[in-house]
Amino acid sequence: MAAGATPARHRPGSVGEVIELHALTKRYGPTTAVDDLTLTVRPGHVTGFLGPNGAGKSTTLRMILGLTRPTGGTVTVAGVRFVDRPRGLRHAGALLDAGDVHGGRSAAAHLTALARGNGIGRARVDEVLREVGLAGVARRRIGGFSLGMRQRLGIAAALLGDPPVLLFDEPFNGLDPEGVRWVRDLFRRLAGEGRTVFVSSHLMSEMENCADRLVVIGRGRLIAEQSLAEFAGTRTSVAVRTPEAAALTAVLAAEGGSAHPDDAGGLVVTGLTAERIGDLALAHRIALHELTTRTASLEEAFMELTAASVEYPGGKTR
Ligand SMILES: Nc1ncnc2c1ncn2[C@@H]1O[C@H](COP(=O)(O)OP(=O)(O)OP(=O)(O)O)[C@@H](O)[C@H]1O
Repeated sequence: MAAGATPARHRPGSVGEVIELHALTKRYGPTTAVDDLTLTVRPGHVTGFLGPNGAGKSTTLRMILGLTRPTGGTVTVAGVRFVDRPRGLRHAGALLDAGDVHGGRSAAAHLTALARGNGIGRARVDEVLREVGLAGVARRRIGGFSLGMRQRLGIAAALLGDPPVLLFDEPFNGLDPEGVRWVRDLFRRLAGEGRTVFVSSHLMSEMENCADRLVVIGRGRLIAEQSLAEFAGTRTSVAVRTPEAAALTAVLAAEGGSAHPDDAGGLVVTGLTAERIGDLALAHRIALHELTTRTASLEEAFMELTAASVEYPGGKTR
């Protein structure tokens, strides 16, 4: 399904809205869904909001929108609490749950109702339907839509008010590869127009070629907040094979490195360069059979970073 191209809009005065979370916390009984989260989401970027299932992403997005009341802390958009300003699709567009629509309605009727409730003209409905590639099925009942089509409809609803702030919760779910590419291009264009684009996902691979900044959370807490380039740059390790693994591990540890056995009988070393490891091995007369610098894929780096906070590792229950 090809999405129609829409020319970039010029939006004087309405772009540049910073989202600021300060010590934001949400507890549901004994569960702390969001735990003392302080971070800033800037305009003009696609910020990926990453974390394993149950990390607290949806709850955070709902608190930004004023749909869920925080237990503690604050969240503001352009310096104002969302609940203190007129709500509506002109201020922030969001895709939270693509399944949360009336299946009996057509796509056009669904968007027209939303437009009417927000003082948005009918012409904009046709515009966003074209933009997300649903113009051809505008009169079909949503009940017969695939998950990918529902995601496109949810994105159309988020775009309806032409807002400066856009939040998307797992927008890639159910999309085919062409759909994924289209969504990435759309997000990049929206950020290029100066909007604030905050996109949650539990898969780092979805954020490649899309997000330029990353916020990573686990069990409701902030794990990392950095640019994609910074994130990628920190993920270097050195693969080492030696017949004297225990002796080398001790030598490297004394120099501030950290060595762990890999599945193939070798060692994975972090914290020291290949050159330094080679020099240390020579100085201690330890033979090396392999010394290779490796840069982990973003996905591997993400898995490593969040391993301690995965709620259901390997499908086990708590
Ligand atoms: N309304 C609620 N009542 C009770 N617990 C909740 C509620 N909403 C969320 N939680 C709990 O809070 C935690 C965070 O959930 P949340 O949906 O925000 O995470 P998430 O990162 O969006 O995960 P997922 O990718 O699985 O949707 C989970 O442990 C969840 O069970």
